[in-house]
Amino acid sequence: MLAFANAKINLGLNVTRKRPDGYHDIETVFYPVKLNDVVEITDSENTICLVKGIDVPGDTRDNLCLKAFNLLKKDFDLPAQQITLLKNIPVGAGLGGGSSDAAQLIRLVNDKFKLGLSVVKMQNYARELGADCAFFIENRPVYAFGKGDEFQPIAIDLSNYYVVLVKPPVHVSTAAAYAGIKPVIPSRSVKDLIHLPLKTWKQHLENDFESTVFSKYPEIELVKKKLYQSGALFALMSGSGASVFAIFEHEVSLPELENGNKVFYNI
Ligand SMILES: C[C@@](CO)(OP(=O)(O)O)[C@H](O)COP(=O)(O)OP(=O)(O)OC[C@H]1O[C@@H](n2ccc(N)nc2=O)[C@H](O)[C@@H]1O
Ligand SMILES: Nc1ncnc2c1ncn2[C@@H]1O[C@H](COP(=O)(O)OP(=O)(O)O)[C@@H](O)[C@H]1O
Repeated sequence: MLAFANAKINLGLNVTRKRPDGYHDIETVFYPVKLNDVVEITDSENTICLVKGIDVPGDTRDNLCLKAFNLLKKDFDLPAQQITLLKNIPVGAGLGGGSSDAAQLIRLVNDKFKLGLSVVKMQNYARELGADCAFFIENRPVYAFGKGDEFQPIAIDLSNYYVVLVKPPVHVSTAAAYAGIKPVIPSRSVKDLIHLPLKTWKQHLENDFESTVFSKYPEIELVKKKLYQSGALFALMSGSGASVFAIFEHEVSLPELENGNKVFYNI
Protein backbone atom coordinates (compact mmCIF):
# COMPACT_ATOMS: atom_id res chain seq x y z
CA MET A 1 0.00 0.00 0.00
CA LEU A 2 1.47 3.37 -0.91
CA ALA A 3 0.80 7.06 -0.50
CA PHE A 4 2.17 10.31 -1.90
CA ALA A 5 3.52 12.72 0.71
CA ASN A 6 3.52 16.28 -0.59
CA ALA A 7 5.50 19.32 0.51
CA LYS A 8 4.10 22.61 1.91
CA ILE A 9 5.05 26.23 1.58
CA ASN A 10 4.34 29.02 4.07
CA LEU A 11 2.47 32.01 2.62
CA GLY A 12 3.68 34.45 5.28
CA LEU A 13 5.03 33.44 8.69
CA ASN A 14 5.13 35.41 11.94
CA VAL A 15 6.79 34.14 15.11
CA THR A 16 4.70 35.82 17.79
CA ARG A 17 5.75 34.46 21.20
CA LYS A 18 8.20 32.20 22.99
CA ARG A 19 6.12 29.72 24.95
CA PRO A 20 6.85 28.42 28.46
CA ASP A 21 7.43 24.94 26.92
CA GLY A 22 10.35 26.31 24.85
CA TYR A 23 8.43 26.21 21.56
CA HIS A 24 7.19 29.33 19.77
CA ASP A 25 3.73 30.48 18.79
CA ILE A 26 3.54 31.21 15.10
CA GLU A 27 0.92 32.29 12.62
CA THR A 28 1.18 31.27 9.01
CA VAL A 29 -0.72 29.92 6.03
CA PHE A 30 0.27 26.38 5.08
CA TYR A 31 -0.27 25.67 1.40
CA PRO A 32 0.25 22.15 -0.08
CA VAL A 33 2.35 21.95 -3.26
CA LYS A 34 2.90 19.26 -5.92
CA LEU A 35 6.31 17.98 -4.90
CA ASN A 36 6.01 14.47 -3.51
CA ASP A 37 7.79 11.72 -1.62
CA VAL A 38 6.35 8.22 -1.88
CA VAL A 39 5.75 6.12 1.26
CA GLU A 40 4.99 2.41 1.01
CA ILE A 41 4.29 -0.21 3.68
CA THR A 42 4.53 -3.96 3.10
CA ASP A 43 4.37 -6.96 5.45
CA SER A 44 7.82 -7.99 6.62
CA GLU A 45 9.62 -10.11 9.22
CA ASN A 46 11.04 -7.06 10.97
CA THR A 47 10.01 -3.43 11.03
CA ILE A 48 12.57 -1.51 9.01
CA CYS A 49 12.78 1.68 6.99
CA LEU A 50 14.50 1.79 3.58
CA VAL A 51 15.19 5.18 2.05
CA LYS A 52 15.74 5.67 -1.67
CA GLY A 53 16.26 8.88 -3.66
CA ILE A 54 17.63 11.95 -1.85
CA ASP A 55 19.80 11.16 1.14
CA VAL A 56 18.20 11.80 4.55
CA PRO A 57 20.96 12.70 7.05
CA GLY A 58 21.17 10.54 10.18
CA ASP A 59 20.31 6.95 11.00
CA THR A 60 17.24 5.45 9.28
CA ARG A 61 16.18 4.27 12.76
CA ASP A 62 15.51 7.98 13.48
CA ASN A 63 13.38 8.39 10.36
CA LEU A 64 10.07 10.08 11.15
CA CYS A 65 8.21 7.30 9.29
CA LEU A 66 9.57 4.76 11.73
CA LYS A 67 8.79 7.05 14.67
CA ALA A 68 5.21 7.37 13.39
CA PHE A 69 4.86 3.59 13.04
CA ASN A 70 6.25 2.98 16.55
CA LEU A 71 3.94 5.63 18.01
CA LEU A 72 0.89 3.78 16.64
CA LYS A 73 2.35 0.43 17.65
CA LYS A 74 2.27 1.55 21.30
CA ASP A 75 -1.55 1.67 21.08
CA PHE A 76 -2.35 -1.00 18.47
CA ASP A 77 -1.21 -4.58 17.89
CA LEU A 78 0.47 -4.04 14.52
CA PRO A 79 2.44 -6.69 12.58
CA ALA A 80 5.98 -5.81 11.44
CA GLN A 81 6.20 -3.67 8.29
CA GLN A 82 8.85 -2.68 5.83
CA ILE A 83 8.55 1.06 5.21
CA THR A 84 9.98 2.13 1.87
CA LEU A 85 10.44 5.85 1.39
CA LEU A 86 11.28 7.40 -1.97
CA LYS A 87 12.62 10.81 -1.03
CA ASN A 88 12.23 13.66 -3.55
CA ILE A 89 11.47 16.60 -1.26
CA PRO A 90 14.71 18.40 -0.30
CA VAL A 91 15.57 17.84 3.37
CA GLY A 92 15.90 20.71 5.86
CA ALA A 93 14.39 23.02 3.27
CA GLY A 94 11.37 24.47 5.08
CA LEU A 95 9.09 22.21 3.05
CA GLY A 96 7.97 19.89 5.87
CA GLY A 97 8.97 16.76 3.98
CA GLY A 98 9.72 14.60 7.03
CA SER A 99 6.47 15.63 8.71
CA SER A 100 4.54 14.88 5.53
CA ASP A 101 6.06 11.39 5.28
CA ALA A 102 5.11 10.70 8.91
CA ALA A 103 1.55 11.95 8.38
CA GLN A 104 1.08 9.68 5.35
CA LEU A 105 2.49 6.76 7.31
CA ILE A 106 -0.21 7.33 9.95
CA ARG A 107 -2.88 7.43 7.23
CA LEU A 108 -1.52 4.27 5.57
CA VAL A 109 -1.43 2.28 8.80
CA ASN A 110 -4.93 3.51 9.68
CA ASP A 111 -6.25 2.33 6.29
CA LYS A 112 -4.31 -0.95 6.00
CA PHE A 113 -5.15 -2.19 9.50
CA LYS A 114 -8.62 -0.61 9.63
CA LEU A 115 -7.83 1.18 12.89
CA GLY A 116 -10.83 3.48 12.42
CA LEU A 117 -8.95 6.58 13.58
CA SER A 118 -10.76 9.87 12.97
CA VAL A 119 -8.96 12.80 11.36
CA VAL A 120 -8.73 14.46 14.79
CA LYS A 121 -7.15 11.34 16.34
CA MET A 122 -4.64 11.06 13.47
CA GLN A 123 -3.80 14.76 13.92
CA ASN A 124 -3.20 14.15 17.63
CA TYR A 125 -0.71 11.37 16.85
CA ALA A 126 0.91 13.64 14.26
CA ARG A 127 1.30 16.46 16.82
CA GLU A 128 3.51 14.17 18.89
CA LEU A 129 5.92 13.85 15.96
CA GLY A 130 6.43 17.49 14.99
CA ALA A 131 4.71 20.86 15.08
CA ASP A 132 3.84 20.97 11.38
CA CYS A 133 3.03 17.24 11.03
CA ALA A 134 -0.70 17.55 11.87
CA PHE A 135 -1.29 19.87 8.89
CA PHE A 136 -0.38 17.05 6.48
CA ILE A 137 -3.18 14.76 7.70
CA GLU A 138 -5.81 16.83 5.90
CA ASN A 139 -3.46 18.65 3.56
CA ARG A 140 -5.64 21.57 2.61
CA PRO A 141 -4.76 25.29 2.78
CA VAL A 142 -5.09 26.47 6.38
CA TYR A 143 -4.33 29.42 8.59
CA ALA A 144 -2.18 27.82 11.29
CA PHE A 145 -1.54 29.18 14.76
CA GLY A 146 -0.32 28.03 18.19
CA LYS A 147 2.79 25.89 17.63
CA GLY A 148 1.68 25.65 14.01
CA ASP A 149 -0.55 22.70 14.86
CA GLU A 150 -3.91 24.44 15.27
CA PHE A 151 -5.83 25.28 12.11
CA GLN A 152 -8.64 27.11 10.41
CA PRO A 153 -9.32 26.18 6.76
CA ILE A 154 -8.72 29.08 4.39
CA ALA A 155 -9.94 29.64 0.81
CA ILE A 156 -6.69 30.25 -1.08
CA ASP A 157 -6.18 28.77 -4.54
CA LEU A 158 -2.96 29.25 -6.51
CA SER A 159 -3.88 26.80 -9.28
CA ASN A 160 -4.09 29.60 -11.88
CA TYR A 161 -0.50 30.68 -11.15
CA TYR A 162 2.92 29.05 -11.66
CA VAL A 163 4.71 28.29 -8.43
CA VAL A 164 8.46 27.73 -8.68
CA LEU A 165 10.65 26.50 -5.85
CA VAL A 166 14.39 27.05 -5.57
CA LYS A 167 16.50 25.13 -3.06
CA PRO A 168 20.01 26.53 -2.63
CA PRO A 169 22.67 24.02 -1.50
CA VAL A 170 22.32 25.05 2.15
CA HIS A 171 20.77 23.16 5.08
CA VAL A 172 19.06 25.31 7.74
CA SER A 173 18.29 23.73 11.11
CA THR A 174 14.73 24.54 12.24
CA ALA A 175 15.73 24.61 15.94
CA ALA A 176 18.66 26.99 15.19
CA ALA A 177 16.40 29.25 13.12
CA TYR A 178 13.91 29.53 16.01
CA ALA A 179 16.73 30.16 18.47
CA GLY A 180 17.87 33.17 16.40
CA ILE A 181 14.52 34.93 16.41
CA LYS A 182 12.97 37.66 18.57
CA PRO A 183 9.18 37.12 18.60
CA VAL A 184 6.98 40.11 17.75
CA ILE A 185 3.18 40.37 17.51
CA PRO A 186 2.50 41.79 14.02
CA SER A 187 0.23 44.78 13.49
CA ARG A 188 -1.84 42.77 10.98
CA SER A 189 -2.40 39.03 10.98
CA VAL A 190 -1.46 36.76 8.04
CA LYS A 191 -5.06 35.55 8.30
CA ASP A 192 -6.27 38.96 7.02
CA LEU A 193 -3.32 39.92 4.79
CA ILE A 194 -3.67 36.72 2.74
CA HIS A 195 -7.01 37.95 1.37
CA LEU A 196 -5.44 41.07 -0.17
CA PRO A 197 -4.83 40.85 -3.95
CA LEU A 198 -1.86 38.56 -4.68
CA LYS A 199 -0.12 41.40 -6.55
CA THR A 200 0.13 43.28 -3.23
CA TRP A 201 1.44 40.34 -1.13
CA LYS A 202 4.99 41.57 -1.78
CA GLN A 203 4.26 44.69 0.30
CA HIS A 204 2.47 42.84 3.10
CA LEU A 205 3.44 39.21 3.69
CA GLU A 206 6.69 38.44 5.49
CA ASN A 207 8.58 35.49 6.86
CA ASP A 208 10.13 36.43 10.22
CA PHE A 209 12.94 33.89 9.70
CA GLU A 210 14.27 35.69 6.62
CA SER A 211 16.34 38.41 8.31
CA THR A 212 18.40 36.10 10.53
CA VAL A 213 18.66 33.26 8.00
CA PHE A 214 19.57 35.70 5.17
CA SER A 215 22.32 37.30 7.25
CA LYS A 216 23.87 33.85 7.84
CA TYR A 217 23.27 32.60 4.28
CA PRO A 218 23.31 35.57 1.83
CA GLU A 219 22.98 33.11 -1.08
CA ILE A 220 19.34 32.47 -0.05
CA GLU A 221 18.53 36.20 -0.18
CA LEU A 222 20.21 36.37 -3.60
CA VAL A 223 17.86 33.64 -4.87
CA LYS A 224 14.85 35.67 -3.68
CA LYS A 225 16.19 38.82 -5.41
CA LYS A 226 16.74 36.91 -8.66
CA LEU A 227 13.20 35.51 -8.53
CA TYR A 228 11.80 39.04 -8.30
CA GLN A 229 14.13 40.19 -11.11
CA SER A 230 12.71 37.32 -13.20
CA GLY A 231 9.19 38.73 -12.85
CA ALA A 232 7.77 36.95 -9.78
CA LEU A 233 4.61 38.53 -8.38
CA PHE A 234 5.59 37.26 -4.95
CA ALA A 235 8.62 35.44 -3.51
CA LEU A 236 9.32 34.29 0.03
CA MET A 237 11.54 31.88 1.91
CA SER A 238 9.51 28.84 3.01
CA GLY A 239 9.42 27.99 6.73
CA SER A 240 12.83 28.20 8.35
CA GLY A 241 14.54 27.88 4.94
CA ALA A 242 16.54 27.21 2.90
CA SER A 243 14.14 27.02 -0.04
CA VAL A 244 12.49 30.05 -1.61
CA PHE A 245 9.26 29.86 -3.59
CA ALA A 246 7.96 32.33 -6.14
CA ILE A 247 4.54 32.88 -7.69
CA PHE A 248 4.46 33.84 -11.38
CA GLU A 249 1.57 34.81 -13.60
CA HIS A 250 2.98 32.81 -16.54
CA GLU A 251 5.17 29.76 -17.05
CA VAL A 252 8.89 30.60 -16.70
CA SER A 253 12.31 29.10 -17.29
CA LEU A 254 15.07 30.18 -14.91
CA PRO A 255 18.37 28.75 -16.30
CA GLU A 256 20.45 31.25 -14.31
CA LEU A 257 18.98 29.93 -11.05
CA GLU A 258 19.49 26.29 -12.04
CA ASN A 259 23.21 26.82 -11.69
CA GLY A 260 24.08 25.33 -8.28
CA ASN A 261 20.47 25.24 -6.98
CA LYS A 262 17.66 22.72 -7.38
CA VAL A 263 14.74 24.28 -9.20
CA PHE A 264 11.24 22.76 -9.23
CA TYR A 265 8.83 24.24 -11.78
CA ASN A 266 5.04 24.37 -11.62
CA ILE A 267 4.64 22.74 -8.22
C1 LIG B 1 9.44 26.45 10.87
C2 LIG B 1 8.26 25.64 10.37
C3 LIG B 1 7.19 26.61 9.88
O1 LIG B 1 6.19 25.96 9.16
O2 LIG B 1 8.52 24.78 9.29
P1 LIG B 1 9.88 24.10 8.66
O3 LIG B 1 10.86 25.15 8.34
O4 LIG B 1 10.42 23.13 9.68
O5 LIG B 1 9.40 23.36 7.46
C4 LIG B 1 7.65 24.78 11.54
O6 LIG B 1 7.22 25.62 12.61
C5 LIG B 1 8.59 23.75 12.09
O7 LIG B 1 7.87 22.67 12.51
P2 LIG B 1 8.59 21.21 12.72
O8 LIG B 1 9.71 21.08 11.72
O9 LIG B 1 7.51 20.20 12.72
O10 LIG B 1 9.21 21.43 14.13
P3 LIG B 1 9.52 20.35 15.28
O11 LIG B 1 10.19 19.18 14.67
O12 LIG B 1 8.30 20.14 16.13
O13 LIG B 1 10.55 21.17 16.16
C6 LIG B 1 11.90 21.39 15.84
C7 LIG B 1 12.44 22.46 16.76
O14 LIG B 1 11.98 23.75 16.31
C8 LIG B 1 11.61 24.59 17.39
N1 LIG B 1 10.18 24.97 17.24
C9 LIG B 1 9.37 24.31 16.35
C10 LIG B 1 8.07 24.71 16.17
C11 LIG B 1 7.58 25.80 16.94
N2 LIG B 1 6.34 26.24 16.81
N3 LIG B 1 8.40 26.44 17.83
C12 LIG B 1 9.70 26.04 17.97
O15 LIG B 1 10.43 26.64 18.75
C13 LIG B 1 11.89 23.82 18.66
O16 LIG B 1 13.17 24.20 19.08
C14 LIG B 1 11.93 22.37 18.20
O17 LIG B 1 12.79 21.60 18.98
N1 LIG C 1 11.39 11.07 6.38
C1 LIG C 1 12.20 12.11 6.59
N2 LIG C 1 12.39 13.02 5.61
C2 LIG C 1 13.19 14.11 5.82
N3 LIG C 1 13.85 14.35 6.97
C3 LIG C 1 13.69 13.48 7.97
C4 LIG C 1 12.87 12.33 7.82
N4 LIG C 1 12.90 11.65 8.99
C5 LIG C 1 13.70 12.35 9.81
N5 LIG C 1 14.19 13.44 9.22
C6 LIG C 1 15.06 14.47 9.86
O1 LIG C 1 14.28 15.66 10.01
C7 LIG C 1 15.06 16.83 9.72
C8 LIG C 1 14.15 17.89 9.09
O2 LIG C 1 13.74 17.45 7.85
P1 LIG C 1 12.59 18.08 6.92
O3 LIG C 1 11.24 17.72 7.44
O4 LIG C 1 12.90 17.70 5.53
O5 LIG C 1 12.85 19.64 6.99
P2 LIG C 1 12.08 20.94 7.40
O6 LIG C 1 11.88 20.88 8.91
O7 LIG C 1 13.01 22.03 6.99
O8 LIG C 1 10.80 21.01 6.66
C9 LIG C 1 16.21 16.36 8.81
O9 LIG C 1 17.41 16.94 9.23
C10 LIG C 1 16.24 14.84 8.96
O10 LIG C 1 17.43 14.36 9.57
